[in-house]
Amino acid sequence: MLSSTVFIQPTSFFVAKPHFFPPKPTQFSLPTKNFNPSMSTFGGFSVNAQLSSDNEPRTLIEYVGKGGIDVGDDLVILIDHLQYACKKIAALIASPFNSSIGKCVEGSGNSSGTDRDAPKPLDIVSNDIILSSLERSGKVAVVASEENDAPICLSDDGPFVVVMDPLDGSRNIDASIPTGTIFGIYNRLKELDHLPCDEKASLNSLQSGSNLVAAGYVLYSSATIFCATFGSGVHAFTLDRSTGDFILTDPSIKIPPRGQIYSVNDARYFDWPEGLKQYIDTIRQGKGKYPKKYSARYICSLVADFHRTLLYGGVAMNPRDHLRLVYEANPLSFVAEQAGGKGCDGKRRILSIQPVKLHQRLPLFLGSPEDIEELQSYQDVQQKVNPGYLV
Ligand SMILES: O=P(O)(O)OC[C@H]1O[C@](O)(COP(=O)(O)O)[C@@H](O)[C@@H]1O
Repeated sequence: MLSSTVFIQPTSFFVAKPHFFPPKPTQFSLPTKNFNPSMSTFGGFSVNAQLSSDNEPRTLIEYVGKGGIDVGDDLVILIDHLQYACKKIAALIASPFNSSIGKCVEGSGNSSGTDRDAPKPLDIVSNDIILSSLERSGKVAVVASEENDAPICLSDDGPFVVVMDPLDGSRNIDASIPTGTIFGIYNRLKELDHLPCDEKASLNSLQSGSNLVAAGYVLYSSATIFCATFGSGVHAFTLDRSTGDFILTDPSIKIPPRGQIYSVNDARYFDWPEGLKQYIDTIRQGKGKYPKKYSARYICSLVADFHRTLLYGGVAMNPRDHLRLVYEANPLSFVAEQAGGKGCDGKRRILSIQPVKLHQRLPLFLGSPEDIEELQSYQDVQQKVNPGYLV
């Protein structure tokens, strides 16, 4: 059973339809005559898509299924349900009625409160959308979410355990700034099957990040991008809104070994330790190992800041104890490593840290290997002062 209840008032504008199984991915057939396989035109715009040999773009589900990297039927079904849920979230975020949907959630926090970490309505709606999709998949034994105090048992024999932050960065929603879903997938630990539900749910979701079998994120921005690793590289799929398919657009992403961008909330500069101040001052002036002045970019939305870092290189960080190990740091570190990058807490490799609590927080540094190594050489980079910032 799901632990939180969401009341969405049906309006004449938005009627949530139940689904029993995600629709089969639609094939997007391209014209075969006079067709340049790397480019098609769409409403007057040029569209690039990754094409298979038969001139069809690869959808996420084709790619993970038998015709592609073949992650196994159970995981394909899980991913199919997850992508379906994320498409619903993408539609909800882009809807002109998202704020009224949010107001229909009973008992949720709201942005006028003083606790900036209180869940926002769309976080809770997104959580419920993903939870019910995962439950319908029949493939998930346990889900641990940022929005639930404790992990939830969905089935006894589902082969997988899912950890997730259903909608990160949601305080940006009213300004239409990018947000994202983060997820990690583990195998269910069968040796714990005899334990009571809450005990096995907890232990299953506190697995070391090095056990992840898949992880990724969905970025809700000018495009909706499903970016994931199944343990053999990182691949990004862009939502084609005309067919509803995620199309492979960035196969085998490799993070540049060195970037020229740092991403941090540097209004906190005066709360930083000396090592971090020195590191940032050095790279800003182009006096680090890479003799160029760095630029700053900070969206304050983890998925968006990470996605840019993955593509352009550099380092994205939050040096205070703020981000969560289990469902933020571990999945994104797995993606970073699979793309040739690194994820650390300033001292230790993230994937080597044994989680002890579901909502455990820690400093997080993700990015290009050379940038992360240089940052770590300053040693004193973890912000110990954490006064609780209001914005
Ligand atoms: O306030 P800071 O330290 O800049 O933290 C910003 C970070 O917090 C987040 O908003 C997540 O925080 P919440 O879990 O409280 O939403 C990230 O998206 C973002 O990277």
